[in-house]
Amino acid sequence: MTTAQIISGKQVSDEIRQNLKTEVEGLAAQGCVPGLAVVLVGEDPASQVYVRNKAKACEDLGFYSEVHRLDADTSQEDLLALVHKLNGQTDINGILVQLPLPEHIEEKAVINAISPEKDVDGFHPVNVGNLVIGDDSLLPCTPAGVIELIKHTGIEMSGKHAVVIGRSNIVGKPVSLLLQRENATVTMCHSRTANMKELTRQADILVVAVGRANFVDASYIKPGAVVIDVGINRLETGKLAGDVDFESASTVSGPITPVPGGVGPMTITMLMKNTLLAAKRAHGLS
Ligand SMILES: Nc1nc(=O)c2c([nH]1)NC[C@@H]1CN(c3ccc(C(=O)N[C@@H](CCC(=O)O)C(=O)O)cc3)C=[N+]21
Repeated sequence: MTTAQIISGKQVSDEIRQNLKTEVEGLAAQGCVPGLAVVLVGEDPASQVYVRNKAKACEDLGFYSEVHRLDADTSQEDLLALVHKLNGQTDINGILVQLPLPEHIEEKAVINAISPEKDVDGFHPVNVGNLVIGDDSLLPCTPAGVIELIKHTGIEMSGKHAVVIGRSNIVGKPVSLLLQRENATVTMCHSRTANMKELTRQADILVVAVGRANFVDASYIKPGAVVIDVGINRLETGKLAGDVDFESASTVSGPITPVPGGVGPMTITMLMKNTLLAAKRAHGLS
C-alpha cells in the first residue's frame, strides 16, 4: 500500500510557470520578450512530443519561439550554419538543439557552437565548467528541476546523504554537483558499483537516472527517504515507466516522484526559467 507523499512535478511546475508568466508580463513592458529557438533534426517520435511541449510552454508564458525542423540527412555544416545564425539573432535568447542527433553529426561540435549565453540546456563546456567551479551559469534543466522538487518537499538537504544512481553528463554528474552545492554529502553509483544496495539504503535522498525501467524497488530504499525518479522509459505496451518501480518503492519511501508527472514537466519549466534569465541578461536587466 502506498502511504508515501507523491511529489507532483506537474503542480510544482504550474506554480513556477505562473510566477514566470507574471515576470514576463513585467518585462514585456520594458521591451524585453524572451525568445527560444528549438532545433529538431529528424523525426524521432519522442523528440516530437518534447518539442511540441516546449513550444506550447513558450506560448503559454508569452515567449517568442521558433521551431526549426530539419531533415534527418541535414549536414553538420548546415546545422552549424543555423546555430550561428541563431547566435546572431537578437530576438533569440535561448537555443536548444534536441539530442540525440543523427549519427553523421558530431554532438560535441554542435554544442560547442552555441553561444554560452544562449545555451539554455547548460551543456556548453563553459557552463559545465562554471557549474563545477560554483560560479554563475545556466544550469542544466533536468538537474535544476530535481533540486527544485527536493526543495519543494521542505526537507533540508544540508548534511544529508544523497545517493545518485547514474553518472551521465546530462543528469548524474551535474545533479551530484548541485546536491553538493546544497551541502548534501553525495555518493555516485553506476553500473560498475559493487555494493549498490548497501549504499542506496543509506540514502536520505535517492536520485535515480539509469535509463532502465523499474530498476529500483523497495529493497534499495531507506524508510522515509526522498526518491526522485529521472527515468522516462517507453515500455513495449506504449506506457511510460520510470527507473523506479513506484508501486514497490513507495511502500517504504518518503516523498517520491511519479512518472509521468514528476521530473519531466520540471525539465521544461527550468528551460523556460533559463531562457527568461538569458533574456534578462541580454537586456542588462539582471
Ligand atoms: N537538448 C536537449 N535538451 C533536453 O532537455 C532534452 C533533449 N535534448 N532530448 C530529450 C530529453 C528528454 N526531455 C524531456 C522533456 C520533458 C519531458 C516531459 O514533459 N515528460 C512528461 C510526459 C511526456 C510524455 O507523455 O511522453 C512527464 O514526464 O510527465 C520528458 C523528457 C528533454 N530532453
